Amino acid sequence: MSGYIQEDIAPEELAQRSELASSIAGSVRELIEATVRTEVGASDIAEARRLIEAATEILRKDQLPGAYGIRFNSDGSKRSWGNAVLGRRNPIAPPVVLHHEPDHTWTEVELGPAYEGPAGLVHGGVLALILDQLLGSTAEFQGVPGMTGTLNVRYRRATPLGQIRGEARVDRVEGVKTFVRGTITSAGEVSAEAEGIFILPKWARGEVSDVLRKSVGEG
Ligand SMILES: CCCCC/C=C\C/C=C\C/C=C\C/C=C\CCCC(=O)SCCNC(=O)CCNC(=O)[C@H](O)C(C)(C)COP(=O)(O)OP(=O)(O)OC[C@H]1O[C@@H](n2cnc3c(N)ncnc32)[C@H](O)[C@@H]1OP(=O)(O)O
Repeated sequence: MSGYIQEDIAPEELAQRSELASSIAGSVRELIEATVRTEVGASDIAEARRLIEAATEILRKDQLPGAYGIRFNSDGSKRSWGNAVLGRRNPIAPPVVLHHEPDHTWTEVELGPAYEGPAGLVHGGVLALILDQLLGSTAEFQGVPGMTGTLNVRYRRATPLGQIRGEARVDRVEGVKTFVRGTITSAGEVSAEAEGIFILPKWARGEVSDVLRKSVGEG
């Protein structure tokens, strides 16, 4: 399946590229938040647009032909830098950093004004997005990796913008299917619960080497 790329990068070079990716994405993330909250007038908007367009032109000088894909070093470490939830190069991503414990996976992340749905509250689709990745990565690290087949989310109470905690664990593995459960907690209370079924697709069965299955970390 295209998009899964073997690309060996030496550790020092990788650390440098990783730092560059996080730094530019962080700046753009700040720009997004500033855009949501700005109250400046037409002339400041025009000036800001001019500078943003100039920055875009610099970044366009050297571009990948398409999406980033998922890249592996031969030691099994993995880079999902374009990922909409985790991607260190992606300013749309909060970004979520996952911590894989032996029996569960967790994350704590700050969701600011760019993730608003109802006034002052996190958009339900954003919570579903985070739960999809959290549960999917839990399946990948503690069960069998797979595409999301089914994701059910129950929103129990509103989730205010700000710090949230996500936690997930594998419920069971049945052949190519991994059943995972997870929660979003906000201010000490569970605000959303999810159950997901992650399925190793036909195209990946028998082809996925152990090193890819158990690849370490987002990179
Ligand atoms: C170098 C290669 C590395 C490959 C790694 C492998 C997987 C790659 C994927 C991701 C891994 C990594 C981590 C990230 C994880 C999550 C983050 C984000 C996830 C997403 O953002 S992902 C995008 C949204 N997602 C889709 O875009 C899926 C579109 N869809 C399909 O790609 C197929 O539809 C698929 C694969 C779902 C099934 O297709 P299939 O042909 O492989 O499966 P098949 O028919 O053989 O069924 C086998 C058993 O699953 C049951 N079953 C079938 N479909 C079901 C469903 N929907 N719900 C519940 N159960 C289902 C059957 O009933 C049978 O059950 P039983 O065996 O008990 O009879």
